[in-house]
Amino acid sequence: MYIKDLRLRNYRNYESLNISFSPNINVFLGHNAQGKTNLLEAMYFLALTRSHRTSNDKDLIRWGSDFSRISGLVIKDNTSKLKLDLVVSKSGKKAKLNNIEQRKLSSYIGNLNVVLFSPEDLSIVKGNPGIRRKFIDMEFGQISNQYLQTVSQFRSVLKQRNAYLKKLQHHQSKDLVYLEVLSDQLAGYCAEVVRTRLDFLGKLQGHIEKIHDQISDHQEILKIKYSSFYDSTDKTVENIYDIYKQAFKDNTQKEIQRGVTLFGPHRDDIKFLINDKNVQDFGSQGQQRSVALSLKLAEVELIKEQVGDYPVLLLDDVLSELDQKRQTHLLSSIGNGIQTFITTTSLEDVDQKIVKNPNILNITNGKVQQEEI
Ligand SMILES: Nc1ncnc2c1ncn2[C@@H]1O[C@H](COP(=O)(O)OP(=O)(O)OP(=O)(O)O)[C@@H](O)[C@H]1O
Repeated sequence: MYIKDLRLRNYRNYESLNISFSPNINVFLGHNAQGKTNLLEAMYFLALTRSHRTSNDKDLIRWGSDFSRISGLVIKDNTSKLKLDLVVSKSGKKAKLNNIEQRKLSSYIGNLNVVLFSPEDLSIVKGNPGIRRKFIDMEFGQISNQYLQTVSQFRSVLKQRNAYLKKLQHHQSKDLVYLEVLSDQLAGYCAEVVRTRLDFLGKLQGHIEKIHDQISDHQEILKIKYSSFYDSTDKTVENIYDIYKQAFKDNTQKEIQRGVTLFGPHRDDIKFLINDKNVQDFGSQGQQRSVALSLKLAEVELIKEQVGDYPVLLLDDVLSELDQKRQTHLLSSIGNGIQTFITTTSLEDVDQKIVKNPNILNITNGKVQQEEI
C-alpha cells in the first residue's frame, strides 16, 4: 500500500498543504524545526488516529486555529483507492473513510498500515514495561480490529472494577457478589487479550529471529518472551481465564486494601533475550539498538503476512543514528517496493548507492517544494 496524496489544513506549522508522493522512496530534506517530523507525524496520525509524539490531539492544531484536518488518498494492491480523513477540533476527533463518518475509531484504524522508526525506539527495549505494552497494543491493533475492540472492552471493565474496588476500600459498599461479577467479566477479557498477544508474538518471533540472525552476522539468537505472573507457554484461552479467576479469588482482600486490580495484561511485559540473556539487563547499547531495529523490521514482515500488503515506512531521523552496517541492512530491506519516507537534514546521510532515485522534497517553514532530479 502507499499514500498517493496528503492534504493538511491547520496542522502543526502547515497552514495548507496538498502534495503527491512517490510510491517508492521520499526524502524530506530541510534544516531543523522546519516541519519534517510534522509530516511523518501527520501520516502516522492518519493511520492510527494518534500521534507518536503527544497524547494531546489538540497539540496538532495549528496555533491560532480551531481545527486541524488531515486527509490522504491510499492506494492498495496497486488498484483500489481509499480516502482517509481526520478532523481534530476542541470537541474531539472525527474519522471518515471514503467520506463516510466512522462511529468507532476501531473501524477506521487498520486501513492504512504504517511502521515508524525513530531514535526513541530504543526505549521499547530499554524503557519501562508501559512503553512495551503500548507498543504491542498499537502494533497488533493495526493488524487486528478484533484485538482493538477486545482491548477497549478490557479497559472499560478494568476501569469499572477499579472504581468498585475503591468503593469497597472506602466502605461505600459491602457487596462482594458484584465484585465477583466484574472479576468474571474481566478474567474473560484478560484471557482474550493475552491469548491474542501470545499468538501475534509467536508470529513476530519467526520474523525477528531471521532478521536478527542477519543483523548480528549469525552470532546472536534473539527471542521474545511474554512475561506475566504465571508461565503463559502453551496456555489456552480457557487456561488463562481460570488463572485470572483464581488470582482474583485468592487476592480479593489484598485488591480491596489497595483499591486496584493487581493482575491482568495491563501489568504484563515482554522480554527480549539474546542467546538466552535479557537484553535490557545485559545488552550493550549497540545490541539494544540492533534489537530495536530487528523488532521494527519484523513488524514490517508481520504486517505484510497478516494484511497481505507492506506497510508504509516512516524513518524519522534514524539514518544518522545507525552505523554503516545497520544502515545498509535497513535501506536494502526497504528497497523492494515499500513506500518509505525519510527525514534528514543532509542528503549525505542517505546512501544513494542503495537509495536509488528518491523523490526529494525540500521542507522550509511549513512549505514543501519538490526537487527536480
Ligand atoms: N501546533 C503547532 N502550530 C504551529 N507550529 C507548530 C505547532 N507544533 C509545532 N510547531 C512548529 O513545528 C516546528 C517543528 O517541526 P518538526 O518537529 O517537524 O521539525 P523538523 O523539521 O523535524 O526538525 P528536526 O530536524 O529538528 O527534527 C517548530 O517550528 C514548531 O514551532
